[in-house]
Amino acid sequence: MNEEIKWIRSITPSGYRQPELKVGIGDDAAIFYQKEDKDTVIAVDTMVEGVHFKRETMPLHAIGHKALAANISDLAAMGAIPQYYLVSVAFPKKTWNKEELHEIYRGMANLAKEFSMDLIGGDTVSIEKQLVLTVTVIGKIKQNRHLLRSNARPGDVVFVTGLVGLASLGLEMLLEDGLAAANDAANAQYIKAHQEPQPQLRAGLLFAESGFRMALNDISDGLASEAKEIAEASQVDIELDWARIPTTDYIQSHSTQKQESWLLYGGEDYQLLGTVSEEDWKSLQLMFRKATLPLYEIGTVRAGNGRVAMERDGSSTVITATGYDHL
Ligand SMILES: Nc1ncnc2c1ncn2[C@@H]1O[C@H](COP(=O)(O)OP(=O)(O)O)[C@@H](O)[C@H]1O
Ligand SMILES: Cc1ncc(C[n+]2csc(CCOP(=O)(O)OP(=O)(O)O)c2C)c(N)n1
Ligand SMILES: [Mg+2]
Ligand SMILES: [Mg+2]
Ligand SMILES: [Mg+2]
Repeated sequence: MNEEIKWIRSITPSGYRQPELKVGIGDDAAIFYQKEDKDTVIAVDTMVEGVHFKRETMPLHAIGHKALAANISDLAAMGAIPQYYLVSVAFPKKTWNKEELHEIYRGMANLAKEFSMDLIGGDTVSIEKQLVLTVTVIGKIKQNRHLLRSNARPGDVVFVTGLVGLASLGLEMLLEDGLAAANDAANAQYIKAHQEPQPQLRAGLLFAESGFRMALNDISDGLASEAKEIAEASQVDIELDWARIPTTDYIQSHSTQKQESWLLYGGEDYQLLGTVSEEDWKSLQLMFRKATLPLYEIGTVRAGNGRVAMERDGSSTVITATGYDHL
């Protein structure tokens, strides 16, 4: 048996969790059916060695965790329930070995178990230098409950589901000191935020269940650029209130410039950023309190044409800088 076939056998699950799955790994394609009242939701995301991770910034299992988490986060940002994932891996055998790849897959499998997801396919190719992982996720949502970036309206409250800036500070610590940065207990929450982000799926599902008109986006590239995506898609302006953006005391003890780089442009927090009408905001807060999930008001939607502004110390300035830009 050749090595590629052995490898595929070794990662083939012995059983599947999703009852709608008909054909998993092992044929030319996978097959599942979707119940009549559901829509299928699908997203893909790539992680590249040197761009999204380095050996010095991520333990192996965390590479897998984060690749899948970033994808689940996109489903959460639509309000969908994740079901399946497919993994395409470009493997440089000069610099990585199969046991390491297994460890990466274990990181994905652990997170998949948490969300009852099944690995149903993928692809394996060799590559010269960097390891590349491309994960596709598939999920479902009750028909017409999806939450789009284009749903924001003037007068809406802007909210975020958790603290921001932590992952970016964590990355800075890791780039400075390597994995040893984790040995300092004070660094732990920042490093964990960077290495093992938790997709805000419960929040996404609550948003979808509420039935409210709501704009939603997940924070991969940074608060400023995700807010801009909502503002442009909805053709409104978004005004963020600097003092209300939730983060840690430690981050707030730094210079404004540092804080801005972590909070606004850092990215990879995978919190959900959204907007909802003032009227529904009250009910939403109640729902989140009952579910013991955090939810923070951080700004207002105004009539406009796609700008993001920051209100600070009584004056408002338009944000022109953006977050992470691959091109
Ligand atoms: N190379 C590409 N080919 C086709 N569609 C793409 C490509 N890159 C991004 N997209 C699509 O563009 C949209 C916006 O992408 P993006 O803002 O990067 O989403 P996210 O930040 O949630 O990953 C998505 O619908 C995505 O699927
Ligand atoms: C070694 C290393 N350098 C820099 C970064 C920072 N970084 C890389 S990609 C990225 C943006 C988020 O990734 P992307 O693929 O753009 O997410 P998407 O918008 O597709 O969800 C950030 C902040 C990192 N994670 N690791
Ligand atoms: Mg990406
Ligand atoms: Mg996204
Ligand atoms: Mg993006």
